Amino acid sequence: MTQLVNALVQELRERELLLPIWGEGEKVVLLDQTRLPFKTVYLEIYTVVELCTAIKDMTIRGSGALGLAGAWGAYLASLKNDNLEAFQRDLAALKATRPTAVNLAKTVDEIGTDLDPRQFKEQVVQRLIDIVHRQLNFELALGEAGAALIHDGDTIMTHCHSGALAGAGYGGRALSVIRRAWEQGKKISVLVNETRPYLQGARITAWELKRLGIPFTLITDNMSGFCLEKGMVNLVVVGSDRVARNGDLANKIGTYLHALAAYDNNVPFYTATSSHTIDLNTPSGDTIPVEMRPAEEVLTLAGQPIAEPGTKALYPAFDITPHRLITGIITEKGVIYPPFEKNLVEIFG
Ligand SMILES: CSC[C@H]1O[C@H](OP(=O)(O)O)[C@H](O)[C@@H]1O
Repeated sequence: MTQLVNALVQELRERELLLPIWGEGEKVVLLDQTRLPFKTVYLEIYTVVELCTAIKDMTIRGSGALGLAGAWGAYLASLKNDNLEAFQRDLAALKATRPTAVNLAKTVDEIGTDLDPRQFKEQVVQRLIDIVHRQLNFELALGEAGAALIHDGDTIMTHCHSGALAGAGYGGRALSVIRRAWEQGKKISVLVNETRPYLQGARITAWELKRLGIPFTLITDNMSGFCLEKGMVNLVVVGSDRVARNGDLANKIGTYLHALAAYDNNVPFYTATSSHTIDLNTPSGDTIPVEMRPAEEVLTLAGQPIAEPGTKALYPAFDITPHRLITGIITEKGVIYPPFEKNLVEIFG
């Protein structure tokens, strides 16, 4: 089994991808996203318990990468467990780590359902290989679909980090669109929201765009309204953690505010997603669980306190953008326009 996994990773390496996670023999390796952009640190993960901790600590994060973490976690679990019940317990632990992005749960369910107790190890590896290929193909296809929305000279606003390290290694969701437009020769630039408190934008989106040679400017999250009002933005493209049946979007905290300002200034607002993040079983955004993270992550910046000792803080890690504020949903099957529920069910149902 490990030979098949090593062959998969070798193939990925030859495609010059920026991988957030991969298997190596009997272990899984993560690029530690909490250390970027100043240090490139790789973590070796040998157990599902260690992987669950890494997911909870956001050492690996980003809905697409979380989906792959579920798949690689299932691989680890299949190495460590010889019976299906113990294997399923490990999968349940993975699924419980972060609730908002639907990808982790979907992948765990996909890999862990209808397994044959006598050959589940082989089945897991084959499903892992299929999922990695599928997620990568999604990024290439949604990138192509979304790039058609971008014109020469455009400035695109992003939020959080929705790039290769949040996905399968090409460009995740939003950066797959931007990377493809750049590859097509369009002279674009990106306005990057820093995305407090984890700073996905300042630390990871900026790092990825620099590697791609794409011009960008960093702003703090509270500057987006100014930029949108002053006509500095041609379109907004954000990632996605879950798209509900009616088109409501769960994405990084702050997305809703950018969508309101874009709507108020008639700037098109798109989310880049894939069928793996569209959840037709969730009727609307108000039924999507929003992860509440430790207040400590708001009260510190790079480990240094930034508030009066004893200050209380609140950290909803996501918000819900109502579909009425969304111009279109970029997917591997093209750009979906309103009426979202009708079109999402028709195309992905
Ligand atoms: C490929 S879209 C990634 C998506 O996930 C991020 O959340 P987190 O960093 O907390 O995992 C953010 O919502 C991005 O849009």
